Amino acid sequence: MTTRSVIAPALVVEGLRKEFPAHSRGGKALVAVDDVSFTLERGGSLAVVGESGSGKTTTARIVAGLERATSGTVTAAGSGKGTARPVQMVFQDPFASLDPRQRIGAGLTELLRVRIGLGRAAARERAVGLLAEVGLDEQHAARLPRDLSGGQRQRVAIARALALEPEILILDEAVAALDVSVQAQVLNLLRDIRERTTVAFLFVSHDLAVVRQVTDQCLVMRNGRVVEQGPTAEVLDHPRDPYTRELLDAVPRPGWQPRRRSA
Ligand SMILES: Nc1ncnc2c1ncn2[C@@H]1O[C@H](COP(=O)(O)OP(=O)(O)OP(=O)(O)O)[C@@H](O)[C@H]1O
Repeated sequence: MTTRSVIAPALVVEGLRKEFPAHSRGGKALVAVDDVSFTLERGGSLAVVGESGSGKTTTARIVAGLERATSGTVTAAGSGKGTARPVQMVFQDPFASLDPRQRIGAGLTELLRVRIGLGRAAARERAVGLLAEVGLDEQHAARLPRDLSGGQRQRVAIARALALEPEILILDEAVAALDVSVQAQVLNLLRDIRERTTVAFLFVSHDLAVVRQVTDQCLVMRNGRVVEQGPTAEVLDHPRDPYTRELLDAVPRPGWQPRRRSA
């Protein structure tokens, strides 16, 4: 007889819908997310792909609790450590989320004290450990955000997210602004984190080459709806939906840079 342990998924999203009313859009209402459902396993990695405006970021923001759904449910495992939520998000531009006047190490220590409730010495020690986990040392800890490179800042953003011990890490175009070689280093770091921890990734990206490297499940969105979902290799190698085929055809080469967000 085999005993099977049933582990609850990290995240279950059911029937998610988000309407933006006419007044928020200069006159024309929009259903940005329409009946989106998916499951993210513990330690899993799910890509959300689709062209600009397909509803990826809105879906991610709802999961992160930054936006309220019009209807549908989001069920995330765990309750989060201290005052932190179990879902943390890393954005394309980490600069915006860092205090420009605070040194990296001090900022991380403060985060651990305020949000996790660690004492001063324990928070300092944990901050050094977290920075080491993302490949940064005490010299980086002593710098201000502006004195780090884009890749280093993104490592800091990942360390800050991990500090809050999330069940789910949402990465929204998190490597899109980085040069290809730096992007590869950050992708390696993400792979290490997946091997070391049970944190699950929700990976929002235009870049299908990147998606292939870091995710095992893939969900394709168009006009707010899911047109296809399944194992990443299957979706990318044998797309069933014509839209997915179009998306794949639209990628000229690995490392292709998506159109930057203007807003
Ligand atoms: N706060 C908002 N108010 C009104 N409309 C919004 C708001 N946020 C997003 N939208 C609209 O919802 C639609 C989906 O946007 P969303 O950012 O989720 O798409 P996306 O797939 O992430 O695109 P991109 O890759 O360009 O970020 C777009 O038409 C966008 O203009």
